[in-house]
Amino acid sequence: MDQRSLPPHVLIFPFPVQGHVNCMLKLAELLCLAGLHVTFLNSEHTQSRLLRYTDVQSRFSRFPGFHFETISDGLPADHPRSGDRVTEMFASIKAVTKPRFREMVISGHLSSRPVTCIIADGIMCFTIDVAKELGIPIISFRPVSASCFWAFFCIPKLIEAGELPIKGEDNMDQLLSNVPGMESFLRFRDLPSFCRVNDLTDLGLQLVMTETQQATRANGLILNTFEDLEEPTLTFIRRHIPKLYTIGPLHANLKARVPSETVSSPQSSNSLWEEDRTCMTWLDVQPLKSVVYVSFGSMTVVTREELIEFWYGLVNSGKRFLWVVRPNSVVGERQIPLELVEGTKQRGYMVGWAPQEEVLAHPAIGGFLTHSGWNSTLESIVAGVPMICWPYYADQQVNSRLVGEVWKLGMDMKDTCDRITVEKMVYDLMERRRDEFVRSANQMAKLARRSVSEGGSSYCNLDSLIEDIKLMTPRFKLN
Ligand SMILES: O=c1ccn([C@@H]2O[C@H](COP(=O)(O)OP(=O)(O)O[C@H]3O[C@H](CO)[C@@H](O)[C@H](O)[C@H]3O)[C@@H](O)[C@H]2O)c(=O)[nH]1
Ligand SMILES: C[C@H]1CC[C@@H]2C(C(=O)O)=CO[C@@H](O)[C@@H]21
Repeated sequence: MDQRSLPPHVLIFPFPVQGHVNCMLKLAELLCLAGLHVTFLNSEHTQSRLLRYTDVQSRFSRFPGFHFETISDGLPADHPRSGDRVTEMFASIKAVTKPRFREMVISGHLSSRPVTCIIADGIMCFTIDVAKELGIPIISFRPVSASCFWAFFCIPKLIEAGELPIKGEDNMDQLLSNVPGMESFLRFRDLPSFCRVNDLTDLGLQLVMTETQQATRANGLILNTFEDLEEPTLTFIRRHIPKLYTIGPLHANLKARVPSETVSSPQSSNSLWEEDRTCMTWLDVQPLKSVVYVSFGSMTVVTREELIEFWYGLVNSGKRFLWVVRPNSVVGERQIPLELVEGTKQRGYMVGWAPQEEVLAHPAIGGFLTHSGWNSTLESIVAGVPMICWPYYADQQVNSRLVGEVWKLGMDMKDTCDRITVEKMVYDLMERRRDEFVRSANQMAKLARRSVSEGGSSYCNLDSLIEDIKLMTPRFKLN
């Protein structure tokens, strides 16, 4: 059959962790709704968990042009793939996934028809080399905030100006001068965690710096954000990458476009852990806006000491709380004091994994104690839920500063989690400063929803992305 008469065929390839897979699956669904054919390339590990815990297979079966393919991430099945071990993921992806990806694309074994465009995670730029080698157009997708992307992009400038490496603990609260547009609020403390190293040859720092610079080599860049949220920073990025598609919040963009007759069931998810839905029944009987939702995402690891400090803070605040403690996310040994167990029986509920989007939209939720992962931040924004931010690593340090200082959607608890601070911040969020946070959260939620409704910036930018993909014609060099 003449390939030109078929819809475009997009290969989507996320970095194999929950936060990246989740939003790139939303993008896949949006492209399928527009009639495009999509091959979604997951790591074998991700795919087996997705199939075990979600309805993803049946959800996508309504799109005959959609297929999953798998590739090894090079790690043993029992590797935790958590934030504290992420450099091991970088190393194995480079050693194993990178050559296999090239081989897969070159051999044409990826699918029954040629790929006309690749959308690959911007933290795996070997995909750009392969695309260029074969003459296939490629668009980078970076699932972090524009502000974090820009901070990463400015790392060479920070090094050149002597602002990196950071000159000791005493400097952490000083403002930086070399991330244009952020001079008035970005402190050394707020730089992505990869910048907190003395050695500029550090693997993590080098990786995020070089991968980010490479985005300029792709045919465009997709960011899961919206214009009203990060406009000043987007203007700076566009000077280097004019083809910048801001199409977020993707989960809201998808919800706005899914035809009402095919609305997926509430049980639909892209979760790599089993969702414990009993928390929804618990939420149903809690008073309006009374519950603090606590979750640190899919990669955070906390020590037993930190866990106990958070726990005391929550129990002593006297507020109700729903807390996600992911399996294997706590390290170390320490007895849990009985008073915490008792306090939880009275006002708390704990689960291993929750249907988060649904939880945040529940009327009983009044606040979110979060690690400031970008998906969680966007989900909270759309739901109009104010936040307390305790960033763990990577982009989260930047996001939490924006939430606390720029958007005024909550408070940044960065670098501390003692029980007194936790208790005070929960009290401030839920009582003392409630009105001011709810006001700004409602305003931002309105802007987010407007951006994905017909005529809104993210709605229109997604249409432009689809049109641009339709116009892309590969100049196949090998296959
Ligand atoms: O009990 C839970 C906890 C989380 N989630 C979902 O899991 C995702 C978590 O994503 P995110 O908030 O971005 O956090 P991480 O899992 O930590 O994501 C990684 O990827 C993100 C980019 O996609 C980065 O911003 C983060 O720093 C990085 O750690 C969100 O969609 C949540 O709704 C659930 O469904 N149930
Ligand atoms: C796996 C982590 C290292 C870098 C990735 C990232 C990014 O900048 O793209 C942010 O947070 C993490 O999810 C990723």
